[in-house]
Parts: sequence; structure tokens; C-alpha cells
Amino acid sequence: MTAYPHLFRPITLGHLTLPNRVLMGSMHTNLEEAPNGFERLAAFYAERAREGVGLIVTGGIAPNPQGAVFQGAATLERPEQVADHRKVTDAVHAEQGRICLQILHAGRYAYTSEPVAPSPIQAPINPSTPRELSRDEVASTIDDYVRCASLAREAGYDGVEVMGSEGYLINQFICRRTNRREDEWGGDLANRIRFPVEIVRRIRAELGDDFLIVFRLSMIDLVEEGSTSEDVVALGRAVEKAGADVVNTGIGWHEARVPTIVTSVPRAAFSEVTRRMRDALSIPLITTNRINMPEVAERVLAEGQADMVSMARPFLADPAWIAKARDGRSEEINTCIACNQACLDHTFQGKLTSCLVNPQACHETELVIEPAGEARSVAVVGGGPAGLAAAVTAARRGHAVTLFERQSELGGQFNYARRIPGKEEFDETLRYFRVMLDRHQVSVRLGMAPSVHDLRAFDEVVLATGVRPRRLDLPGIDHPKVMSYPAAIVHAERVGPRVAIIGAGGIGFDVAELLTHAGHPALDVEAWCEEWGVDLTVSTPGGLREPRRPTVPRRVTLLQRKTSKPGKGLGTTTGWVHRASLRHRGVETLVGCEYVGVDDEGLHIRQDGEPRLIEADTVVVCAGQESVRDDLEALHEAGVSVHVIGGADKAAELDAKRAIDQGTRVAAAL
Ligand SMILES: Cc1cc2nc3c(=O)[nH]c(=O)nc-3n(C[C@H](O)[C@H](O)[C@H](O)COP(=O)(O)O)c2cc1C
Ligand code: SF4
Repeated sequence: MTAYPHLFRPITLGHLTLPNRVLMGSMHTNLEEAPNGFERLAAFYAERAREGVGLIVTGGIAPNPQGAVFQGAATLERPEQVADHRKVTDAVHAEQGRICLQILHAGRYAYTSEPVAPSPIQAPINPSTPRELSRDEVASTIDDYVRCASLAREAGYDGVEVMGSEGYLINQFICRRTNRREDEWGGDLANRIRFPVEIVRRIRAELGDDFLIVFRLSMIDLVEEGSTSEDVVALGRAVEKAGADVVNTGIGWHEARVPTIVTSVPRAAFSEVTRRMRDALSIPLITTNRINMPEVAERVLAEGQADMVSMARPFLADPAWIAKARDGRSEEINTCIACNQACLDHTFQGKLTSCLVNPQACHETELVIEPAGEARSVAVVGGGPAGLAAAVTAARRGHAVTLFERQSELGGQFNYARRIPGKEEFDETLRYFRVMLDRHQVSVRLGMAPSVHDLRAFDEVVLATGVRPRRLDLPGIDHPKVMSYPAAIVHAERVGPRVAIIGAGGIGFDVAELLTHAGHPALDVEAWCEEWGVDLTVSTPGGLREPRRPTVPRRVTLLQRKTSKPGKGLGTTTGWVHRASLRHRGVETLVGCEYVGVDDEGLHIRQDGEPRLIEADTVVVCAGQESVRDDLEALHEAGVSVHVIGGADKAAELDAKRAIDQGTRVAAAL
């Protein structure tokens, strides 16, 4: 008997019956364009299918070169491209999985020299103004969708997902915001939705009933002049009538200034918008975004918010998510913490998608964790992210591992991160590692710093001793009002009402977030919607309403020495959220500051040569870290085989992604 009866109830979609209610959501990984990319994609998807994913949707593939998100991005438009896709479908089918190809035309979101769109209106996130598609081109673009679907079928796909959301071409036709046409493809709603409806109708007519058509429909655009709930329902009904088997949910255009997938978005925050569509349609509906654990998926399904859930990033974090949930091993799930640092940020930087908590994601053929040829004794010193990853990986390979942690609890820098409002998901990563240490019989010694003598007894030593905050050489640095960032995070109640934070990097931003937080549970959907101005009923165009400024408990000034944009090092896809969040909270940011000293009045600085006082009851120092590796030389001298990882290796590049990746790779090679 499963703990998740709704999640593991079979469902029939079109001609397919699936064993569970989970769709692996579309993710373009950049393997689509990489050398040997399709072999690697085949390995990536096959592993997920083997572990029980019922239905996979590929990353977006363009139906023609104009529709490619960037120059050279993958298309499916010619018969000779079919063989590559065959590798993927064969691998998935060999594992009893099913897979649909996502057809995505970027429209004005194409980062190419001449993007096209229904109307020549520039997207705020693209420097190029699109060219308006002629009537003939609209017709030929529909032909391209149909040809792409036919080739997908030839390649062995079980169906297609027509990408109609996130502000891409189809969405651009649907909304007045981007469609000012006066022909039959613009004007009233019936005309604006004609493009997607024709695409679905033509694919159905061409490919018959035994080919799945999923339509990804933007149920809340989160942009001005977006659709209202009436528009969304009318579109849903029209695509159902045109032949779609199932409607998947899309949330927010890429240009929206409301976060939709980052870690501060409450889990399943948007399932309510899918539920509101349910009575209007007879085909199944899939909900999406920030559903990352089985109890969340089960609740969404049990409450009738949708017929299925889509999860994308959770399958980067853990390929065996389904098998673990099904077999009563949920506590072993490596949870997606919605950080975007190794997935979406990589995509935007042109790198391969991967995962902060699972560096094997999209590296299945290259980062292989195999049983060790010879089991050895391994000491891992330091229980932060790097040490945890190294200890678990080494133990998985059969080594006898002892993990030493000087503090009374595991986690290192994660213990600070998890206390920041909106970063609670880090608790899940710690839970995962604790369970894995136990499962692989790692001997954990808390409150213990081993001596060089102790470490000589091991075959291999992994030094993951982390960092300590860098001390500032500043007059008044020993004033009682000065706190280090670890102290301010752990003892926030000791921080006064007026705060100056020295250092506007990632940690400075986190401290500012914590100290200005109003106190409601950070993952409360209602409070979050109020703060960001989200109307889940979508009675307003795009589902936007006036945001409510949060009441803040402290007045915070965030300062940095450099004149560059504050928050250097924040992710491409998350930095803007942090900046907007601090703006909402009235945090003042000052750049180009020269620090003069701290006294009873506060923090004295110079800006442009002018002296200035930042009145403050507390001054928090977030001015970087230095590596802790005091024993390294002695270990070398003692002839110990030692590997230095994480912050102990490079304090300046301190980040959990690098730490976990390095810990995993070092241990995979021991
Ligand atoms: C690396 C990455 C690539 C993505 N590429 C696509 C895509 O090609 N097409 C698409 O419809 N959605 C894409 N998405 C969005 C996901 O399908 C999904 O909507 C989003 O990640 C939220 O769901 P989640 O919280 O389950 O990850 C991508 C997401 C990520 C993280
Ligand atoms: S990198 Fe972060 S957001 Fe992306 S899949 Fe991994 S845990 Fe999730």
C-alpha cells in the first residue's frame, strides 16, 4: 500500500495509460546542441524512465530556424534529423517509458539577428525588435509545426507538447500585449487564439488519434495586458475541441517581474490556477511549478487541483524520485531546492544544465559513480556541503568512511543558508545527506576535530574544513555593535533596529533579507501573493494586482566598496528577485563606499570623498571569507594522501554548487 494513493493511480491520456500521475516537465539542457548530445540525452532520459517516470517531455525543439531560442539551437525540420531523436526514444522505450517532443517557437524571445513575432513589438528581455510575420509566413509556420510533429512521430515519440506559454510565439499571438494585427490572426480573442488552435487541429488531422497532443497553456501570464481567466478558459476549450488530449500549465512569461520558480516561491503556489480551469474542460489537466516532494504532489492531487503534476527540476535533483516515493523511501529523495544555480543559470550562460545537489545530472555518461576497485579507509574532515558530498559518494562506492565535524551539527554554510527566509529548502538537502550517511554506514563524529596523528591512520584524507569570516582591519571593529554574519544569522534577535551591512555580495543580500523579514511563514502562499501582487483568480489581465509593501522590522543599509552592481555572484535567473525583494523592503544600497570606522553613532564611511555617517545600532560584516586548512602542511609532511575541497580549497569561490560537485568528483576518483 503506497503512502501516496493519488500519485500512484494510473491515468489514461489519449491512447496511453500511465502508471502514475507525474509528467517530467520540459527542460532544454543544451545537450541538444552538444557533441554526442543525443547519446547523452538518451542516457539522461532513460535513467529517469527506468526509475518510474511515466511520461517525459523533452526540452523545447524549434519547428524551424526562426523559432530557435538562440542561433544554432536544435530544430526538427528535416528527415535526416530523425536518427538522432531515435536514440532518445529507443532508450526511453527500452525502459518502458513514454516520451513526447516539445515543439517550441521562441518568436520575439529568439536571441537571433532577426526574430519574428505577430507584431513588431520588442520584448523587454531581448535587444532585437522582431519583424512582423506576414500572413503567408503565419501559414507556413503552422505547416512547420505540423511537419515537426510528423518527424517526431517518425522518430518514435509518443506525442508532442505544443509550447503555448511562458511568453513564446504562441503566447505572443494570444495576448493583446504582443499582438496588434488587424488580419484574421489578431483583433478579438477568437482571432488571437486561431494560431494555436490551428496548430493543434492540423497536428491531430495529420497524425490521427494514436499520437498524444499536450498543449502547454499559460494560465497566468503575470504581465500587463495578459490574458484573464475568461480568455484562458476560452483557449482551453478551443484546444480541447481542436484535438488536444491534455492541457499542461504554464506560469508567467519570461519577461514577468514576478518570480515563478525560485526557492522563495512557496511550494505548489500556482496549483490554484490549474484548479480553476478544471470544471471548464473534460480532458485532464496538469499543474506545475515548485512541486518537489511526494507529499506536495499527493496533496495537490488529493485536493483535486489537477489530474497530474508536472515536475521538471526535481528530476535533475533525483532521477529515482518516483521509485523512492513508490517504495516508501521518500526520505531518500534528493530534493530540488529551486536554487536554479546549476540548471536554469547554466542554460542562460550557454553551459550544460546540471544540478547543484546532483552533479551527475546531464553528466550521466561521464561522472559515473562505480564500486571502488579496492575498499579503503577514508577520513572526511568537515561536514559542510563539500564534505557531505565526498563522504556519501565515497561510501556509496564501498569505502569505509569516517566523517569528522568540529561543530555539534552537520551542514557548514548550509546551516546559515537554511535560516534565511525563502531558503528553507536547504533543510531538505541536509536531511538527504543525513539519511544517506546513515544508509551507507558512514561513521559520523560530531564535535570532533581530528589531529594529524589521528588522520595518519586513514588511507585517504579529504579536507573539507570550510571557511571562516574574513576579519576587517577597521577602526572600531571590536565595538560591541559589530557582528559577524554567522552571529547575525544565528542570533538575529540581537540585531538592533538600524543596521549597516558591510559587503553586498550573496551573503550580504541574505542577511538583509533575514533582518527585514516581517515574520510571516516565508512559504505562505497568500502572504507571498500579496507581496508580489499575484492574483491567482486571474480576474485581472495577467493575474497582476497592486503588490503590498511588507512591514519591515529594521531599517537596513547595504554597502559595498566597489562601484559595480551590488549582488555580484547572485545567479542570472535569481539575482533580480533578490534585488526586487530588498527594494520592496526599503533596503538602501550604497556602492563605492570607503569604510572609515565604527563608533557609538554607527558606521562612518566616505563616498566620493565626502564623509558620511550611517547611523546604526548594529554593523554586520559580510566581507568575505578565508580558507580554513590549518593542518594541510603538517598532513603533507606526514605523508598523508590528502585532497582539499570546497571553501578550504578556494574561499573566494565559495559556493555550494562548486562544493558538492568537487566533493562528488574527488570521491568518485578515490
Ligand atoms: C534548465 C531548464 C530548462 C527549461 N526548458 C524548458 C523548455 O525548453 N520548455 C518549457 O516549456 N519549459 C522549460 N523549462 C521550465 C520547466 O518546464 C518548468 O516549467 C519549471 O522548471 C518549473 O517547474 P519545476 O518547479 O518542476 O522545475 C525549463 C526549466 C529549466 C530549469
Ligand atoms: S540546480 Fe537547484 S533548482 Fe536546479 S534542479 Fe538542482 S536543486 Fe533544483
